[in-house]
Amino acid sequence: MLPMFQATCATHRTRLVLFRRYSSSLGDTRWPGWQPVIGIEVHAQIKSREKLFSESLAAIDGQPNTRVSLFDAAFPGTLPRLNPKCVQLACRAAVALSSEIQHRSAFDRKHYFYPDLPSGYQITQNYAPLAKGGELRLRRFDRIVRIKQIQLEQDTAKSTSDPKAGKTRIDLNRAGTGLMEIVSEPDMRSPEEAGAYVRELQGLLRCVGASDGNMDEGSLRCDVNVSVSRVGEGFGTRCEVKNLNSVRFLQSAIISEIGRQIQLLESGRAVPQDTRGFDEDSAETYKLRSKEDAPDYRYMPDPNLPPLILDQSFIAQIRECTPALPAVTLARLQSEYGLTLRDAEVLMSIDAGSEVGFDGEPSPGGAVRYFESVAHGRDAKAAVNWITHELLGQLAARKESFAENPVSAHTMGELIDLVASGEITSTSGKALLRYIIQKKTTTPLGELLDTLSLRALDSSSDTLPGLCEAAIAALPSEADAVRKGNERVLMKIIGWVMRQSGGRVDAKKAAELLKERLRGENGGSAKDA
Ligand SMILES: Nc1ncnc2c1ncn2[C@@H]1O[C@H](COP(=O)(O)OP(=O)(O)OP(=O)(O)O)[C@@H](O)[C@H]1O
Ligand SMILES: [Mg+2]
Ligand SMILES: [Mg+2]
Repeated sequence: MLPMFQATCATHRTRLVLFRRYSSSLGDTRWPGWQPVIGIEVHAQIKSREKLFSESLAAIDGQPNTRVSLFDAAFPGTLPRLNPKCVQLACRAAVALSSEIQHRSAFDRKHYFYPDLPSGYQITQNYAPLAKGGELRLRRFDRIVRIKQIQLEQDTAKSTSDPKAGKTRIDLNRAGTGLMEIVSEPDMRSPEEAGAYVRELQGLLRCVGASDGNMDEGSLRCDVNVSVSRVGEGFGTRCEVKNLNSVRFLQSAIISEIGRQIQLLESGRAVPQDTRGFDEDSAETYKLRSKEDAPDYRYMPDPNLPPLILDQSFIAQIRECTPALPAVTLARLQSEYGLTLRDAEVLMSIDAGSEVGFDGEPSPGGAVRYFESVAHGRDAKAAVNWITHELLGQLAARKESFAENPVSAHTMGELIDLVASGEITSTSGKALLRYIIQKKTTTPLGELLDTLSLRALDSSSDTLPGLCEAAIAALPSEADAVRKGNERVLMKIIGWVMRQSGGRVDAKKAAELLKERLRGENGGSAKDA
């Protein structure tokens, strides 16, 4: 393996940060002259209470083998009954991806013999999938990834091997849970684009309520197909890396595959079409099987399930009840409120869960609604700053989530108004916010200002000049430095004034006054000299 492709876990972050440096007009400087091609198959668990073809609960937690119907356990004579909720939710995902829901789709059996599949086959949609076509835009890469198809299928059971005891344990709780397989066209060209695709898709599925999309809990899993070819030539042979359960590992697996395949081709060998696994410790892929050993799945239409016929009125209804997509909300936040893309993304990512990053999975929820209510009739920039910097920052410092926020949108708005009108300084505003979060109080702000003595000191009174004089007297050497033109030391004197006033003076006014005093004295002393 070439050293440049050795992707250890510790370097993932650096790789992402450095990506911009890798892209140049000549392509990717990590593999000059080569063009990677990537297509992804995403398996997302459908967020339905019940399984795809049985009435048992789809929740995958709980004691092993407690959520199992006779059908899930493949008892002879049991029959599948399609859960309409799974169809609805998968259709929502299709709408979100602009994929065309098919009037007629059908179910097939894919046979393989493995302990995690009690019936010896998985019901899937091989010949006539639920939806065809569609696209997902990767905003940060100016790339559109086409969707090939979306199909419904059953999840398998979970097997855990204990080699020492020579045993494999089977938990049928997951068996039969509804999955959507979302297959992309081979349209991605870098590991970073592949990561962005999965994150965008995750955000979208969460947004329309079709899937939890949690990779760490296994409700979203990826198979990634990678090939490389020399720039300008046709696509190379793909290898498929199975079952990646984090974006980090996905990117790492792609980097490892690109390196391995380039090395094979540069040494004059061909890339065999393998199915591969990913070793998280070495961050390298390894061979599971070659094309020759690929199982013959003996696909056949499932005789127990009629074709799924969806009429236009059903499809129209799905369109109507699919919530606004992240991209639409993002565009609205920018156009209606003048937010920057960055601010809008931060806001949308607030309650989207643990895998959220600024380039990640927007999930417009409570935080967007909260912002809109705070920003109503106010400066939107101020509202977003107070929410994303102060409110979130203070909650995070207390290890609390946005869901636990005790500050109502009304109170947040009032607080912003108090600062904007100069009734309190922004320092006092922050202190007030801290107090409300700490005490979870609903006392009116006016009362709190008095109790906490937070009202701004009147700049026109003698207080501010008095405090400035006192500061100059208390910090003579700093005052001297400012007189000699060292402006940075001024901050220290302003800090003194702010502390003495308990943060109640306007820092700008204090700076102006201090400069006036010190510059005036400076002028005087120059004359004297
Ligand atoms: N030359 C290529 N390089 C990289 N990816 C490719 C290439 N050709 C096809 N792909 C991608 O491979 C994936 C193929 O997935 P698909 O579900 O159609 O078939 P499969 O992998 O053969 O079947 P299975 O679902 O049983 O794994 C798609 O995401 C497609 O974009
Ligand atoms: Mg597939
Ligand atoms: Mg595949």
